[in-house]
Amino acid sequence: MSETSHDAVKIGIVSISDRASTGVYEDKGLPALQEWLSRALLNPVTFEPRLIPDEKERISATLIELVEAGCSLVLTTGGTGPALRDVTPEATLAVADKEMPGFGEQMRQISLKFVPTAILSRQVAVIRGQSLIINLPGQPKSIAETLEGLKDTEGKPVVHGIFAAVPYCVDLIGGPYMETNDAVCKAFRPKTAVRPAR
Ligand SMILES: Nc1ncnc2c1ncn2[C@@H]1O[C@H](COP(=O)(O)OP(=O)(O)OP(=O)(O)O)[C@@H](O)[C@H]1O
Ligand SMILES: Nc1nc2c(c(=O)[nH]1)N[C@H]1C(S)=C(S)[C@@H](COP(=O)(O)O)O[C@H]1N2
Repeated sequence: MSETSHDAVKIGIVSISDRASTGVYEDKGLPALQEWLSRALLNPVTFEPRLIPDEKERISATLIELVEAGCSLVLTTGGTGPALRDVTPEATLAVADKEMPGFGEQMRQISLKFVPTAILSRQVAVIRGQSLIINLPGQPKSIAETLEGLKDTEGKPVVHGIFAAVPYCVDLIGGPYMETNDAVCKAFRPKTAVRPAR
C-alpha cells in the first residue's frame, strides 16, 4: 500500500518547560513526541512544534493557534504537576469546548505502573473545534509510556496506552482517518467505524 492511500494529518506538539525553553537544558520533549508519533502512525504527518515556558496565557494562545492552523491533534508535554509554575491543565481547560476526562484517568492508571508519583500529574484532555488536545507529563520517558501503555514480555497490552483511543476520537470530531502501526499501538474502533483498506 502506498503512503498516499492514508489521509494527511497535521499534529501540534508543544513542549512546556521553563528550563528547556530558556536553554538551561536541551529540550527532549519535542524529539520524543515526534519520534513516537512517527513510529506509531502510518499517515503522512506534518508536525507543528512549539517550545514555550510555563506561562498560562502563552500556553492557551499556542493551543488556539495550533487548532486554528488545522491541527487535528495537539499533544503537550510538561507543566502538569503541583509546582507553582505548573499550569498546563488550567491553560488547556481555558480553551476547551468539551472535557475528555477518560484520557487523564487512563494516563494516571498507566503511569502508576511505572512511578508512584503518577498521582501528582493533573493532566487533562479537551476538544476545541475539530481538534483533540491532550496533556502528557514532562518527564521525557513518560511520553512513550502514556501513549503506548504497558506490554508484557510477549508484547500483549497489560494496560492500554491512551493513543489506542485517539484515532476514533479524531474520527468523531470530523478529522482525518488515522491509522497505526499495530506493533507500536493498535488503534481501537467499533467494527462499523473501520474503513476498508484502499
Ligand atoms: N522539555 C524537557 N526536556 C528534558 N527534560 C525535561 C523536559 N521537561 C521536563 N523534563 C524533566 O522532567 C522533570 C519533570 O518535569 P516538569 O515539567 O515537572 O519540569 P519542572 O521541574 O517544572 O521544570 P521545567 O519547567 O524547567 O522543565 C524535570 O525536572 C526534568 O528533569
Ligand atoms: N508515565 C509517567 N508518568 C509520570 C511520571 C513518569 O516518570 N512517568 N512522572 C510523574 C511526576 S514525578 C510528576 S511531578 C508528574 C507531573 O509532571 P510534569 O509537571 O512534568 O508534567 O507526572 C508524573 N507522571
